[in-house]
Amino acid sequence: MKKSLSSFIALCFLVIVLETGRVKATSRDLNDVILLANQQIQQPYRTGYHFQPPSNWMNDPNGPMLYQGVYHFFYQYNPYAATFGDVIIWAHAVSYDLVNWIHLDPAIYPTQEADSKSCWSGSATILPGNIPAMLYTGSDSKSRQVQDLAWPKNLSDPFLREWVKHPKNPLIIPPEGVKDDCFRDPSTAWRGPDGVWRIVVGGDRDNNGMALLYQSTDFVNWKRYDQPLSSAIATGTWECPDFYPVPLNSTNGLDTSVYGGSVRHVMKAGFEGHDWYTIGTYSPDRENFLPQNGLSLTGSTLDLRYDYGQFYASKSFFDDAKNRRVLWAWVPETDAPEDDIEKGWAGLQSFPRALWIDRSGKQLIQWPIEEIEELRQNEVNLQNKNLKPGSVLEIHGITASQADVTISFKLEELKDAEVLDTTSVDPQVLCNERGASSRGAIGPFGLLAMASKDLKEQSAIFFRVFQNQLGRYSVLMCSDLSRSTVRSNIDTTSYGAFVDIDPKSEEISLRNLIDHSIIESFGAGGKTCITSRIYPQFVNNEEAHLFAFNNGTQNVKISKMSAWSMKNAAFVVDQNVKSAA
Ligand SMILES: OC[C@H]1O[C@@](CO)(OC[C@@]2(O[C@H]3O[C@H](CO)[C@@H](O)[C@H](O)[C@H]3O)O[C@H](CO)[C@@H](O)[C@@H]2O)[C@@H](O)[C@@H]1O
Repeated sequence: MKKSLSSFIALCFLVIVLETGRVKATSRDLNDVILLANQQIQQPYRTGYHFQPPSNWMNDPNGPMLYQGVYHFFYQYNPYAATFGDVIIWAHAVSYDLVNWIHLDPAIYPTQEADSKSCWSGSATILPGNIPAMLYTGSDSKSRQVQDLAWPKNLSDPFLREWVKHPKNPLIIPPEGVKDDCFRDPSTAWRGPDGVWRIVVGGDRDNNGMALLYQSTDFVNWKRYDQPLSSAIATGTWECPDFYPVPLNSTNGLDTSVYGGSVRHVMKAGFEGHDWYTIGTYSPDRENFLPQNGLSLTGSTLDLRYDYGQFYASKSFFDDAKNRRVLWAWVPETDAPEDDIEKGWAGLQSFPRALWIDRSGKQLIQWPIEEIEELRQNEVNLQNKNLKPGSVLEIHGITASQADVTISFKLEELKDAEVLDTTSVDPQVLCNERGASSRGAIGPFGLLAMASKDLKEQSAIFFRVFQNQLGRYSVLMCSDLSRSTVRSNIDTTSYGAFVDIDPKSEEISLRNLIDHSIIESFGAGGKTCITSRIYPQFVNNEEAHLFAFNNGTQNVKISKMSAWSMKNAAFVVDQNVKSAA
């Protein structure tokens, strides 16, 4: 039975691959496909449509870009183990649609003194003449973090399989005052109106995190600008800074070298395990970036985060084929390292998200790229369904372990909302204190995903409405993982954030991408995002259930709901791969 199911899944993979019409189907492909399909069956936590390598450790996304119609995705990878290691390299995969992937041989690995220990994170810049250039951090023989340059050996190979390194590497060494191990992750470069290239590199001075600014006319000789482009007190080293323009009043993206009156800039930095961002105005002539709220990134609960769950070291790129900015992020494991060793792998990537500035101009919106819809099947719908206080409603007809679910809630009466001054409250603490089983008035209501039939295991993604003394409402969004598994040694901390909507006049929507051990949740059309990792013991594949629930004392109406089972994306190993054989 198991064998025929695995052959069936393998066949499905193959059909998808053949349908792309671009990958030669050979017996070797089929074997690889069967191998990956078997892993899926034997390993309940492997994903169906979220990117992951066949095995081993993966962390940050590196240098995503589009070149000659092919999307390239590089990532931090340990070729030897399922844990972070002494040697980390750039693994490489390509795709025609950001959904189905072909794994290639690693692209960038230690070959020089300037990267002899590891090749750490970095970014792609497309230089004039359509030449991709990768700036990345090398850990040199003395474990010093330096910035290096590599480019493709053969520009006529759209898969860009081989990469060469600049003989002058390292091009940038840690400046005075920045410790050798606190200087990394060069950004995509942008060019000012003066034709000069700029990048930021993450670092810190005396524990004050910063995006150090460098300039170059030839992409090889880089000079540091006196002032960092952005900095903050006591945040520690900024990792993987990203700096890019977003147009006002548009969902489009912009090339990284665009400026102008109707453009704002986003500064993103990773520290304390989260990706923080601020929106502001950048003047290349004065070389300054002014955050619009006057605040730099501080890591306080007032700061904005891309995602309030597990989502780190993200990187965006401009996709000029679809005029959009696309965001990738590493989604770490929250099980124990021993579990990862046993699984033989660790780390996922978020499903690529399009990103743009909200109409308010105050925050970003993120939404899974539209190509995800090619994986949808077996649509089920609901409309105008009342969720009585204390009720649970099972959503039948989809594969609940691999699904895309959108649901909108309509609240008729808000006057009984719990009273709480939310201005000085940490939403994550609130979600941990008042989980899905803590009865409220308007909520908690939402979805119970990856749930067992008896609800002993369940991951609750829900909303709860509060009002302050003046009758102003706040909407809290939580991912309550406290009952996500009966296993021990799993981090089941809940996540939470407020959602910037007015529940008096707006419905509250929730989209969930469920994929075995990951749930990406998008509140209010992508205003608030929470990514969760889950490791249920009893719930997988056929045994997974999905419910809508309302544990408030007031009625909640599901105004509409659409849910789909998701097909597996194709993840195949290129037939020329030497290292993965
Ligand atoms: O792969 C190196 C790149 O990863 C980054 C951001 O994720 O730095 C991570 C860092 O190591 C810590 O994070 C590891 C997982 O990413 C963790 O498993 C390890 O135990 C931590 O030390 O890598 C260096 C070297 O350890 C450390 O200074 C970072 O915090 C990014 O900044 C790197 O380019």
